[in-house]
Amino acid sequence: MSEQQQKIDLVNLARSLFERGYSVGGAGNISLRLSGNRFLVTPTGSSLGRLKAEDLSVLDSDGNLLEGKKPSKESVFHLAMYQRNPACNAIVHLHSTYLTALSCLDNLDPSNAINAFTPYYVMRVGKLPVIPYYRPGSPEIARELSERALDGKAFLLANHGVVVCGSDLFDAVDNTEELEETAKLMFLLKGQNVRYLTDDEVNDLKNRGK
Ligand SMILES: O=C(O)[C@@H](O)C(=O)COP(=O)(O)O
Ligand SMILES: [Zn+2]
Repeated sequence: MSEQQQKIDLVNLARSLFERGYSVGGAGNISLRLSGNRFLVTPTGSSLGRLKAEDLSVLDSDGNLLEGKKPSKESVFHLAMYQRNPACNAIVHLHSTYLTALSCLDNLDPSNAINAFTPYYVMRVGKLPVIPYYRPGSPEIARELSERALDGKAFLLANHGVVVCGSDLFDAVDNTEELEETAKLMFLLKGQNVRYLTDDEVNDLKNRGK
């Protein structure tokens, strides 16, 4: 796929997320791995609904700006995750409503904020480790995500939002949408007698995915 097409796909998918309410204002950022150890990142302060292909930031692996506008203040954590996990080729960070609400709850299990109650959550994401709260843009988020980048595809940033990886941009967006839907169901089911999937059921889904 040409680099221009990758930029167009990013602009279109970001707009689609924005138009469907997954992101508001200037919140969130998206990136993907380009060829030659370079990375495409959304510019800082930009609305995901109004990106322009020519404005997207192109960075080298040290974070030097090669093309486009000043990158997201979270580009440090995006680059740290790419460096640590070669299977991660795209990253979506959102403040989507239900996942962000979940991120604000006290006493979440740091190893997994959502226990599986649907197969698709297991097949797409599986578990949701929690990164403690740090100021947005702080190097501690990058350090924690880098340390845990091989622990899963998605991470909840406490009191902030979510970070989701994919094998490509379409996969990362699909994983994010599934995760947001799962968090929404979790709130809808609050106080109900939920039947969680058993360990055997979860393992069966994971084994079929291999
Ligand atoms: O929450 C924040 O401030 C950032 O994590 C964010 O979502 C938007 O920052 P930029 O990508 O620098 O606009
Ligand atoms: Zn954020």
